[in-house]
Amino acid sequence: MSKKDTIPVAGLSIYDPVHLGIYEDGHGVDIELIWRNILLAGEPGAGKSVGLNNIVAHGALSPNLSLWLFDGKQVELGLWRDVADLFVGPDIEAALLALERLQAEMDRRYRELDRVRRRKIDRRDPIDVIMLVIDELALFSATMGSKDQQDTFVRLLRDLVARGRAAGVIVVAATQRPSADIIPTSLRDLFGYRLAYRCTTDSSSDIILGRGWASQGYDASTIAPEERGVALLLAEGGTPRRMKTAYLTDAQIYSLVDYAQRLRSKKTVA
Ligand SMILES: Nc1ncnc2c1ncn2[C@@H]1O[C@H](COP(=O)(O)OP(=O)(O)OP(=O)(O)O)[C@@H](O)[C@H]1O
Repeated sequence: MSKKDTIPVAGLSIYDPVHLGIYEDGHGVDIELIWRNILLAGEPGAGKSVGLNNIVAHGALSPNLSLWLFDGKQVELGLWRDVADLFVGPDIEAALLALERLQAEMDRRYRELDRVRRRKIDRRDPIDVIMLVIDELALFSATMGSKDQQDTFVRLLRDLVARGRAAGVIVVAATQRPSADIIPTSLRDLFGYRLAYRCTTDSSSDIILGRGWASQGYDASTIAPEERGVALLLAEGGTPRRMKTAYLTDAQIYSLVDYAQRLRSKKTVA
């Protein structure tokens, strides 16, 4: 059998659960990201990028998905650049233009849904789900550019997180600064999934998961520094659960990128 024959014809779908890792009890962590958003936060080196890679991998392998990557650090998501539909590096102006474009597309989709009397897009619709991945949030919202640009970035992002879901816009955001100025409650509460990696204090853990969880024993500051990849996952309406993300090596990521490119070129031909 030639190598070509071993490539399956179909990829994944973003309408199917995304594999993130395993819970403490050994069960798989598979999250439904469609119509939802996810926030990943924790101290530097805790494992956020590794977590992001699992999500981006699923997105890249889903031909019905358009991948928009914002990489303020230009190293983490850079590996996926060849398969991204849009890639923004540490450039606040480019980031703002892209968010404005996405907001206009979201509004266009809502007008269309309204016209056909529907509430949300689903897997039968011939339009791509758009996955917006932002690593590191704080670089765009608090470090680069002027105060005005940062405020505009946060305003646009908040609107996309608040309204994007039904229009098929998924926001995946990561930050190593779990502080109230970077993750205000009003933004945090819009994320249906929150993944808290190791933090230095119980109050930073609460900033990610929500007020009161640390005092109930769900405190990401109790994760030991050497437990990289371990995090508390809170899914809408549930209780945080301790998990460990799956790990993809750089070599595995590059082969996934090659494979995803082949799947996506089929999409263009089709
Ligand atoms: N699930 C995991 N399994 C095994 N090792 C892991 C896992 N997650 C993270 N690590 C290890 O921890 C290192 C740091 O992880 P990662 O780069 O994802 O951290 P980060 O939170 O994104 O850091 P930063 O905020 O500085 O970007 C990885 O290079 C890897 O060696």
